[in-house]
Amino acid sequence: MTARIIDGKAAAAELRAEIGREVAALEAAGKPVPGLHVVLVGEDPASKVYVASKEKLAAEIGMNSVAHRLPAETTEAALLAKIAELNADDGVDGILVQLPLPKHIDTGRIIDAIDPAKDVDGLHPINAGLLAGGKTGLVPCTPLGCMLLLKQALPSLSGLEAVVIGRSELVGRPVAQLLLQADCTVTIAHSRTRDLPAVVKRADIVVAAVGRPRMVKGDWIKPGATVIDVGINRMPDGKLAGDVDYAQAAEVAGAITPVPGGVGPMTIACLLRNTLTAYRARRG
Ligand SMILES: NC(=O)C1=CN([C@@H]2O[C@H](COP(=O)(O)OP(=O)(O)OC[C@H]3O[C@@H](n4cnc5c(N)ncnc54)[C@H](OP(=O)(O)O)[C@@H]3O)[C@@H](O)[C@H]2O)C=CC1
Ligand SMILES: Nc1nc(=O)c2c([nH]1)NC[C@@H]1CN(c3ccc(C(=O)N[C@@H](CCC(=O)O)C(=O)O)cc3)C=[N+]21
Repeated sequence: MTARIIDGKAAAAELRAEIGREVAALEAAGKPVPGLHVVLVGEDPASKVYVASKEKLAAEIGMNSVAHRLPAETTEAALLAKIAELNADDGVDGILVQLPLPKHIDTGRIIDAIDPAKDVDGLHPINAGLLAGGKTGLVPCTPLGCMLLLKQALPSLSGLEAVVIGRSELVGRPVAQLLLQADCTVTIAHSRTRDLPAVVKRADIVVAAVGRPRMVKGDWIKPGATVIDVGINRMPDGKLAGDVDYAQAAEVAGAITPVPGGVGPMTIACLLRNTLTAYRARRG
């Protein structure tokens, strides 16, 4: 059997086009367009590429997109002042602070300072708490993207066994909450999980968010399962690899996301969607 490929690139383009039409309708009605502000501290090359891509795609659908590039030696106090300024600016709908931050800055303190109504990354404790309570504020972009791909790949999620590998605040935990809200039976696996292959073998849905290239092998996958590979690992040859051994898993799975072209593009499209959601909640 060869798995169906879940085309995240196409799904993301469709989602962006839909958001673009909504932004155009706002503009036609004489309303302000949503503003997305991305804050980048330092010169991390991967982060620079991501921020440029977010800026370009936001501008493409007619959003007001602004990148704030601050030097690596920016103090925590100066970054907090920047966030206070963006919180107070009515034209700012979404604030995203690109992670990771330089080591001298306490990431938790920065996230806590973002107005939860403008937290388009969905990482503020208020938004994480709402999600854990089965309600929804702003939902983290990558988990939201995973769910949109799953809903496209499967007729119904209700009652399915889902195994999430990874428990980070950015991906593993929130994706597990969303799967639970969709009535899956959810297992969260992590570095202390015993016999991970056997745990994964139970899953109708596997979400891999580990950060270890090609860790999940084909013989861990239940035949016909749907595999969502969140991993983005830069290999020595410069190519990207997921957390799943794609060549092996594609022989066993029913459907699978590729890397690149899977969850990554959906993450950015969902950021734009969250910006529009934040705009509507705050200014109609
Ligand atoms: N496609 C996209 O848009 C995005 C992709 N990513 C990618 O997703 C991956 C995960 O990111 P993130 O969640 O931030 O990573 P983190 O490093 O924060 O978390 C990794 C998780 O994997 C677990 N883990 C590590 N080793 C193993 C192992 N051998 N067996 C089982 N579990 C293990 C860790 O367990 P423990 O908690 O016990 O340490 C941890 O919970 C990365 O490749 C990242 O680049 C991230 C964000 C967006
Ligand atoms: N505050 C914050 N929020 C994030 O959501 C966040 C972050 N910080 N820091 C870094 C990670 C990583 N991340 C990706 C986004 C898009 C692609 C993406 O579009 N990937 C393309 C390929 C891109 C390439 O070729 O390099 C793909 O998978 O097809 C990947 C990874 C968001 N993250």
